[in-house]
Amino acid sequence: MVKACVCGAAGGIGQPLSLLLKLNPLVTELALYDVVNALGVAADLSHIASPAQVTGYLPPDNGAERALEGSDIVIIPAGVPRKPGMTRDDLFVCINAGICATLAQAIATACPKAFILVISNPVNSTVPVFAEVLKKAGVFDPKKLFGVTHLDIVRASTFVSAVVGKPAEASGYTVPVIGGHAGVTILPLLSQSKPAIPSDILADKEKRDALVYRIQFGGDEVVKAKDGAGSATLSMAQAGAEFAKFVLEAAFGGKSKVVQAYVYLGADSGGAAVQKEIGTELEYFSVPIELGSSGIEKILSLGKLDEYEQGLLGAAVKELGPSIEKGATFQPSPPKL
Ligand SMILES: NC(=O)C1=CN([C@@H]2O[C@H](COP(=O)(O)OP(=O)(O)OC[C@H]3O[C@@H](n4cnc5c(N)ncnc54)[C@H](O)[C@@H]3O)[C@@H](O)[C@H]2O)C=CC1
Ligand SMILES: O=C([O-])CC(=O)C(=O)O
Repeated sequence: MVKACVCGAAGGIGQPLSLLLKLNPLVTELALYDVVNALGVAADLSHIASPAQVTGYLPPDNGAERALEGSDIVIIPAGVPRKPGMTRDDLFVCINAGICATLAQAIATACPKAFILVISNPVNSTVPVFAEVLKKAGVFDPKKLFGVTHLDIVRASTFVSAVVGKPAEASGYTVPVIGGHAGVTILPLLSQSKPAIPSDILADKEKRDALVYRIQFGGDEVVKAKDGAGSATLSMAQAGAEFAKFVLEAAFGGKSKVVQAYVYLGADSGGAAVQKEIGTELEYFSVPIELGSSGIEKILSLGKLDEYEQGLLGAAVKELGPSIEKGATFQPSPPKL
C-alpha cells in the first residue's frame, strides 16, 4: 500500500502529474490537495481504471493535513509560475516561500516520514525553506527531501540528441546535471554523457556553449513561448512523475537507482566528500545520489569534470550561496490554507 499526495494538484503541473501518478501501478492511494478545484480533478481521475483510489481535498477543516495524513510520498508543484521578464527568484518573495513553509508545517504534522519532492520554484531556495521548517519541528530527514531538478536531465538528454542528430528515444543520451535549478546554477556534465557525445561537438566551443545555454535556459524558452500563460507544465509533469517513480521503485519495488537531485549536504547527510569536490561547504547542491529503501542511500562523487565544466562550477557556486541563504533564513508569515 503506497499513498501519494500532490499539493497543488489542480495546477498546470499538478493535473498531468496527478494523471501520471494515477497510472503508476505502485500507487494505491492518491490524495490531491489544492486551494481550488481539487475535488473536480479527483473526481475526473477517479474514473480511470487503475489501482490508485483518488480523493480530493480543499483547505477547509484542515484539508491539507487530511490529504497528507499517512502519505508515503508528497510531491509539491504548489505555487505561482513565472511570466516573461521574471526570474525564478522573483517567485520566492512573491508567494512561493510562504506556501512552501505552510505545506512543510502540514507535512511535519501529518506525514513526517514521507519522501518530499519539491517542484515549486525557486527550487534553490524553496528546498532550504522545507528543511528549516522540518528541522524546527524535529522531523527533518535529509535522506527524504529532494529538490526536483529532473527536468534539466530530461532536457539535456533531448537537446543533446537534437545536436547529435539522432531521435531522442533511439539514442538514449543520459547526461548528469548537477548544481541547482536556475540559469547558470544548472551544470550539465556533457563530458559524462552515456553514450559519449561525439568529441568534435564537445571540442567546438560555439556548439558546446549553445548546447549548455539551451539546457540552462530551457525554462525561459517555454516561458517565452507561453507568453504570459505560465511556464513548463507537461514536460515538468513527465519529469516529476518519472522522478517519483524512481523514488517509489527504490523504496517499495527493490530497484535502486542513481539519479541527480538537489539535496541537503550539511551535517549528518554524508555529503562532506562531495562538498570537497564542489570546493565549498554549500549546504545544498544537485548531486548524484543512490536511491534505496529509505531514500538517499548514498551521496555519490560528481565524477571527473573537464576544464569547461570546472569553469561552469564557479558561476554555479557563486549564485547558489545567496539563494540557499535566502531560503534558510526565510521567516514565514504563511498564507492561510
Ligand atoms: N522544478 C522544476 O523544474 C519546475 C518548477 N516549476 C514550478 O512549479 C510551480 C507550479 O507551476 P504551475 O503548475 O505551472 O503553476 P499553476 O499556477 O498552474 O499551478 C499551481 C497550483 O498551486 C495551487 N496553490 C497555490 N497556493 C497553494 C497552497 N497554499 N496550497 C496548495 N496549492 C496551492 C494553485 O491553486 C494552482 O492550482 C511554480 O512555482 C513553477 O515555477 C515549473 C516547472 C519546472
Ligand atoms: O522556467 C521556469 O520558471 C519553470 C522551470 O523551472 C523550468 O521550466 O525549468
